[in-house]
Amino acid sequence: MGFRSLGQVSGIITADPANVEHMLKINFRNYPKGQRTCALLEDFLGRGIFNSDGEHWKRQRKLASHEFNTKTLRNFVVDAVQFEIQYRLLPLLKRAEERDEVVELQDVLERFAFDNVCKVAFDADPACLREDGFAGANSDFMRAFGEAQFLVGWRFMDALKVTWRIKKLLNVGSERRIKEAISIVHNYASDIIRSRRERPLDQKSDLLSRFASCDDHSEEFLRDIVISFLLAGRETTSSALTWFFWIVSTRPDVEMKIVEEIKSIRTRNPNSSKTFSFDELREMHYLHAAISESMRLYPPVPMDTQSCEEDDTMPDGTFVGKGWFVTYSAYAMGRLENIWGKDCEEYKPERWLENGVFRPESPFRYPVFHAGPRMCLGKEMAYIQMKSIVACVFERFQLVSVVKTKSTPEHVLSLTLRMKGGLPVQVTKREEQRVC
Ligand code: HEM
Repeated sequence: MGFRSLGQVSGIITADPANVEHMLKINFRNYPKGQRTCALLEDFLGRGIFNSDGEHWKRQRKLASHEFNTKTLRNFVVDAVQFEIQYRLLPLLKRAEERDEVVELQDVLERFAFDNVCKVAFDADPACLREDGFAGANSDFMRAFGEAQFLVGWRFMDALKVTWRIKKLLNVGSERRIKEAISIVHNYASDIIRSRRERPLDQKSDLLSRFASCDDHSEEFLRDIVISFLLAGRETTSSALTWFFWIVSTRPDVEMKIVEEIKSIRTRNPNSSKTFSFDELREMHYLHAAISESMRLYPPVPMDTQSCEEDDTMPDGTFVGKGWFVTYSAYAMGRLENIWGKDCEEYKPERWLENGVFRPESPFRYPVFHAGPRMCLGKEMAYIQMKSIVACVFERFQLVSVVKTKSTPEHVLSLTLRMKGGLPVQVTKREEQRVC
């Protein structure tokens, strides 16, 4: 399907796996320097991993994937997730259960994700989920980050394409707020970068300290990569889990199977801690399937846009001109009969299992984490976080949505698939639960 800008076709939207494979493997790029999309994001993301291309992107991607996929970092991620669950999330839910209070789950999950990604990215703890709230520079940082992301996103909606530039030039309205927010984010990140450079070698578990130990990276280069990680980890897992908890609340049969799986893993390792180890999480095939199936129907990044480098023809015969945008819709692809069969609208974790073992789908048919050379770098971290949260919460509590309607909640217009009005839930103790 083509779309027009000022009377000319300037892009296409596709949901065809062959087209998606073509565009994500070759000839299409994120945001080449000098293009409009790059300019819209540049003052916030700099030339960070999402907003860069060519040799610059290759260098950042190589460094990030080398450091991000080490065992040390994985253990650091698991520890950070376990801490946040044990000392913040579970106590918060327990309090709500005892006081019979409603919890807005989407907000809780967003605060969890922000704490977690800050810890992993630069070993800082904004403590957004702590009982007494959060204070000082950390809270300014979180607020400023959210505001900058939101307002920069609105630049894309600018019908005239120049209004934001005029406001920026005059330093008024939303552009003035963006400037202030970005300056808070950049100052905070720069202070942390300087302090991480001075850390002793044996304390370099977080991503930034690992990057910073190579002297040849400028402060700006490091800041841009770290901001990309914060952006990537802030709303994605929380979006995925909000829709997951909602859909499972409509399917008690699926919830029971997840609980049975968690129980059987506990029975096999009775002396393990309150949370779950990486190996235990890996054994949770049904839970992995249930989360993947929920993201098929509600992908956290519902649409993604690339731009075409040279005139090209897609496998389905559609012509795409140089510089055109090509958007694939993971949301539409998750609901297509020719990919998922006649029951494509049904929430069915079993479609991912073969003899009880999780069987992955081609990322070009399920581009929820993107595919090809720019595939998401945080996929493993995301599953560790999501599976740990669900397993620990479902082992102790039942979450009942307080909005009693059979229809699907509405979406918010944003880069990620957020739920309008959030997900208010009542927390009750699960029967036969372990001691909390
Ligand atoms: C359910 C959770 C997540 C989903 C669905 C997801 C999805 C995606 C998608 C669709 C992209 C491609 C975006 C684009 O190029 O326009 C992407 C890229 C990326 N993601 Fe994730 N993501 C998730 C969690 C995370 C986490 C937790 C991190 C790390 C903290 C992360 C790090 C990255 C990075 C660094 C890239 C850029 C890769 C590149 O351009 O080379 N993601 N992710």
